[in-house]
Amino acid sequence: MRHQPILTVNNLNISVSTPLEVVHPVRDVNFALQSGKVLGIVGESGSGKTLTCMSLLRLLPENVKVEFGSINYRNQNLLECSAEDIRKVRGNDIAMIMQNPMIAFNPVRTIESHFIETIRTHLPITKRLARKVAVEYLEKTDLPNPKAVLKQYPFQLSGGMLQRVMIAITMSLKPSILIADEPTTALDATNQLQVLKQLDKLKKEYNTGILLVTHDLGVIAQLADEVAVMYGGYIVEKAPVLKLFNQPMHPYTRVLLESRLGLTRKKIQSVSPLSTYSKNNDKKCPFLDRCEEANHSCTSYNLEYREYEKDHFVRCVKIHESVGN
Ligand SMILES: Nc1ncnc2c1ncn2[C@@H]1O[C@H](COP(=O)(O)OP(=O)(O)OP(=O)(O)O)[C@@H](O)[C@H]1O
Repeated sequence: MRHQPILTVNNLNISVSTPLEVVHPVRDVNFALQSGKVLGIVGESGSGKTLTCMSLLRLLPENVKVEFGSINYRNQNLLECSAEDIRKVRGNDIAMIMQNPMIAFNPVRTIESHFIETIRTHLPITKRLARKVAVEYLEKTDLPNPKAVLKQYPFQLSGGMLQRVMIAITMSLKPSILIADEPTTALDATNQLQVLKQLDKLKKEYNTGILLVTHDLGVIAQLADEVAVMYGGYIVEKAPVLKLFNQPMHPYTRVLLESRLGLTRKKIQSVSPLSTYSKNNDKKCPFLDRCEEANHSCTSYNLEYREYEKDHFVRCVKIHESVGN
């Protein structure tokens, strides 16, 4: 049975003002997230993943803005709610963890002080109880000796340990949604595994919906229920994880999967994403210049995002032509 999504993003378009021009690094992005499910977002560097995530909490830098679209969390459009309301949503309802946990910690304060302050900002409890909660949640991360960890400063912990502390703090708030932007990229294999286990726990124990941004298809295979593939600011394909791995439709997804499996020597050349966007305001396929399967129809049609099969969305004119829809 399909439940109501807790987060729905419709037709999200983001623009960036540079000294030379205005470019559009996120275009017509659509997805929905269910409680207790993981939606993975994959795509090469510069494809718009982080901007999409930052926009959900209205944390975009000054020169970046949402042009149009809607972001609905339960019944609230997050793009239209007041500054006070979005502050309440951050942390309480939607939490975020980033690739580099060091940035999130103040170097002159202990882990305990971070933990207690965060918990008490969101819950009306005493310091003593907050300390108890902190130990309880650190224990869940399987970090050795949680009481000693609480007394340490961020620089005394490894990046992996800090990421696990960050997730423990997040878990203690039991958010409905966690946005995890490259949470394992900077970690060694052992810490990666621990972080993935923690995220899985968060999803299963607290029914948290997780938006997981990663370059790593291995991480997607382990954790995601559904995957959105981004290229040039667009979601070019979205499908349940097994369907995407077994039956990739978009030429970019196929190259991505083949290169992961070492089945191809094809390299997708890197060009400046911003130059692609500025040339690409006419809704031409963003992958056209690199696509080995392109033909004349790819230049003569507008780019549409369509449901190819149930729950399997593709943005490729050729695919739609070949199945005749
Ligand atoms: N504040 C900004 N000013 C100018 N350009 C920006 C700004 N923020 C992002 N961009 C550009 O927008 C594009 C999309 O950026 P984004 O960070 O969302 O990509 P990404 O897919 O998350 O990449 P990565 O995997 O490297 O983090 C990139 O080309 C980036 O350089």
